Amino acid sequence: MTQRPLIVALDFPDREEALEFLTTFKNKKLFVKVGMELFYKEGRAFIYDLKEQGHHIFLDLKLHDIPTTVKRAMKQLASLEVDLVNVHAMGGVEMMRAAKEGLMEGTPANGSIPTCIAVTQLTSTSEEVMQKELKIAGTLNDHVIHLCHRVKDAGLDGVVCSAQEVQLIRKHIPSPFYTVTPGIRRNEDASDDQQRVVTPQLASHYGSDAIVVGRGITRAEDPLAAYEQYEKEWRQGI
Ligand SMILES: O=c1ccn([C@@H]2O[C@H](COP(=O)(O)O)[C@@H](O)[C@H]2O)c(=O)[nH]1
Repeated sequence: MTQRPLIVALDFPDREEALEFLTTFKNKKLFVKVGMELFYKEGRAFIYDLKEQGHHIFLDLKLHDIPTTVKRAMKQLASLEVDLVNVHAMGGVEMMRAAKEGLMEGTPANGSIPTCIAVTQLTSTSEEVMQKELKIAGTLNDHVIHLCHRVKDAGLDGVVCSAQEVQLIRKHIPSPFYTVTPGIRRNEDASDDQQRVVTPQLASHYGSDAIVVGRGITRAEDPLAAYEQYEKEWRQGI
């Protein structure tokens, strides 16, 4: 994966809006994230559009199903040759191993296998919701660390987590282990539906390998200026 990218979440309803947004960046090559909303509407063709423009791509579909289905789905996604894909760690070790197998089988002979990471606990989940609603016992940190061990057992490359958990992960999980962290907000930003938010500077200080920023950039009046500000704060750290 490229060094410490700021990944822009292209959370748009269709290709036209996403491409219009990207024109703001002129010919800058970004690391972009395509999630369910855009992929379910535009499918593989849009990934080819982005590749043609030279962007790095995180295909954020968070697969979570029985191992055979995940393996077959990953095999299909592998042929897209994106940079980064993911599953839910809660699918279990067998499912995560199957994801990796599917990627290996589906990657063309001269291609490189995408980095594959697993979502631990969504950044929109608070510890209270995790314990009371989802009935997961223990602290949120314990749960995230437990899942990180399972991700490592499965041979995946790292996790999606909140930057709040990165220092703890570094303490418990041997490197290399990517930590890709959404839920990034500057102090002046609204949290929206995110619960475990961290500023770009702190994410950098805690040691995140990548930050994911959506609305802070996509809904800014001047997305390029917002991107540059996030990028500056992320690069400077503390
Ligand atoms: O735990 C997770 C996993 C994925 N996401 C995704 O990241 C972006 C964040 O967007 P913001 O607008 O910056 O909140 C979004 O696409 C989510 O699907 C996440 O937030 N948390």
